[in-house]
Amino acid sequence: MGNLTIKHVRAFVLRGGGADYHDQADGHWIDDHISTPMSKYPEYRQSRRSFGINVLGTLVVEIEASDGTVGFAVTTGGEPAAYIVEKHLARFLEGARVTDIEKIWDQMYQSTLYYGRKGLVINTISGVDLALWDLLGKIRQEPVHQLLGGAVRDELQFYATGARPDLAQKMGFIGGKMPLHYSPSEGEEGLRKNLEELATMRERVGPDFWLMLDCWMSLDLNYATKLAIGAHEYGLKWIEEALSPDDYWGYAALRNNVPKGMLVTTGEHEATRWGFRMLLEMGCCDIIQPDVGWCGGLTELVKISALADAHNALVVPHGSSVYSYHFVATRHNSPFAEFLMMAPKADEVVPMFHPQLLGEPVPVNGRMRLSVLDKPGFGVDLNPDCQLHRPYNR
Ligand SMILES: C[C@H](O)[C@H](O)CC(=O)C(=O)O
Ligand SMILES: [Mg+2]
Repeated sequence: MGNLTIKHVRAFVLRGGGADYHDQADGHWIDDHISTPMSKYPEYRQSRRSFGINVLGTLVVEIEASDGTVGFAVTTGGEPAAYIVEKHLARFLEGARVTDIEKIWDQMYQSTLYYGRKGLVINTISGVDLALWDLLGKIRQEPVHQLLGGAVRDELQFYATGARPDLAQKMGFIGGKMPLHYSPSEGEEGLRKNLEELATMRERVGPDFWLMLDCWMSLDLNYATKLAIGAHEYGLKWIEEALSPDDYWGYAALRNNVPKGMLVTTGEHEATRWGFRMLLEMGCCDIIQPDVGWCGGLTELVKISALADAHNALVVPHGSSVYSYHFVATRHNSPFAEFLMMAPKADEVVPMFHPQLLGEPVPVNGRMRLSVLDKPGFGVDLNPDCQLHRPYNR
């Protein structure tokens, strides 16, 4: 095993849901008048697809070892990410040992620093990194959570993100995170409607069920503060991603401004240990939410998580399906996980990366037994019914 090398790296693109989970058809809750940084332009207010949230699509990275074993991973990135994999990153993999994960990560990161650091390039590096972990797990016939040092619990518990926390409660989830619908551009009336929606939901779910608001980078400090203060009487557990990911100073101020007991969370659009160091050292939030497909992959998430632990912050990864589940199982400071409700009306549990993966586990009664993750690698296969396209075949 120690001598196995990487023979070939291939990058494909896929459309329709899956890792690019915003790439959904009309009528989906995830694209229904959600507050965004683009909401100040009325023509881009109703739909996130209207401003191009789904332009990238899914990147699929396949890595084949010298014994023919293939590992793969999916993330957001599509064609530009496929270009970066094939034209730039593949050189650091092909010929390297399958166990050279740390060195390959460093080479991918350092060699792209001049045009990378965050965003698309780090999504791409994350996809390659996850495929390497999947490959190693498949070669060793071990689940990734074991490669990471082993699980610290036998079961994961989940909160649900979607438009219907009341239905999520009936499905056994521990809480529900709703999208914020009205943006600051929709003024006092929008703020009132946001609070009314929360009040209605609180009435439906009773006093104890967690309710959270996801603001998707769309607020300013003043609006976020007013929202948090107004939401306190409805027991809002946390206010998520209220501000631009670049506004570390705003987050630090917001954390001071929110009512006692309310948590500030962010980080799904942050990347690498250096980005999270800013959030942690500046006291920006109580929970960090790295997306393992966007923050630098598993190799980087392990480092981010250790840093968070030393700052007494929880790590509750954003989305990412199996790639998160294997990680969350192994960390004491990740006590629960997110499940994104991808059913158009958020009224049933469907696999988060549906239809792109086969064997993708879902929570049952808001929980997932560790045993369902006990398969080699990340334990999933690509769905052969999904049309893969390889735009930069070398
Ligand atoms: C619901 C949010 O706007 C976004 O689509 C997902 C997200 O930020 C989250 O799951 O967290
Ligand atoms: Mg979010």
